[in-house]
Amino acid sequence: MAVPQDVTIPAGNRRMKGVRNVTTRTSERIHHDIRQLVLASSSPRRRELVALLGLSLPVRLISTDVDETSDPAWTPAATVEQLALRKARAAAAMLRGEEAPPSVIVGADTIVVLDGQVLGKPQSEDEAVSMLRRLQGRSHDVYTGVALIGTADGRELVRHRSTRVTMKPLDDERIRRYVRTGEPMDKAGSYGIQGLGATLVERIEGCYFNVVGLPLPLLADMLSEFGVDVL
Ligand SMILES: Cc1cn([C@H]2C[C@H](O)[C@@H](COP(=O)(O)OP(=O)(O)OP(=O)(O)O)O2)c(=O)[nH]c1=O
Repeated sequence: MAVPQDVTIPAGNRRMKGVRNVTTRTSERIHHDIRQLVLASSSPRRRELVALLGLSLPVRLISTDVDETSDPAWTPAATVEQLALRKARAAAAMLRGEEAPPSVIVGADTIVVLDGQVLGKPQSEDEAVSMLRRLQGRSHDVYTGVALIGTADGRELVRHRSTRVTMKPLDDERIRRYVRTGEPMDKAGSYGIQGLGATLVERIEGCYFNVVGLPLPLLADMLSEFGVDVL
């Protein structure tokens, strides 16, 4: 999938999908037409997934550098929702300083959960190997939180999805060969289901896109609540 690397993905001349006029429902909630989608992410996967929606809106990318520490008392669902919101709020704060058109900001966060323990991105190849040793031959859950913020009225919407992934039994030699490819290093749980990691997976139950970092069916529903229709 070729996705432009520059800051704004132009709308192009694709089939007009996207913005619907939303009528004001209550006196305190005023909906403005959304003119741009801001993806608060530096993840190339999320960029590609948003591009798949083929929106008529311009898509702007903002890399946020938020503190990704979470409270151990939070559930996995609360963790990904809070972190997604943190990313979207950081982008909202950056936009406040400029005259940006009315935008919907999208933030997301993905974690892998095994036996109630969160596995984030590995800090080293050794950590990637030990994560994969734990994951092999078993099922785990991948959680992704998605947060939307409307810049015109500050409205926030946060949801999550979880997907169960079962990995094949893997011996150490195979795990090490996989880690040497470098693919696991920037991914929660030390694998990428969209790459060579696909060959390590026996089955999934739930949304595939959720595992890759952005559940498109959920995102489409959430965007629709902001007056942006994908189809
Ligand atoms: C399990 C799994 C995770 N991942 C990725 C999705 C996320 O990008 C990453 C988890 O890290 P995140 O912190 O969710 O995201 P990020 O740091 O890559 O990007 P940003 O915060 O700027 O939006 O792991 C895959 O690409 N494939 C997989 O199969």
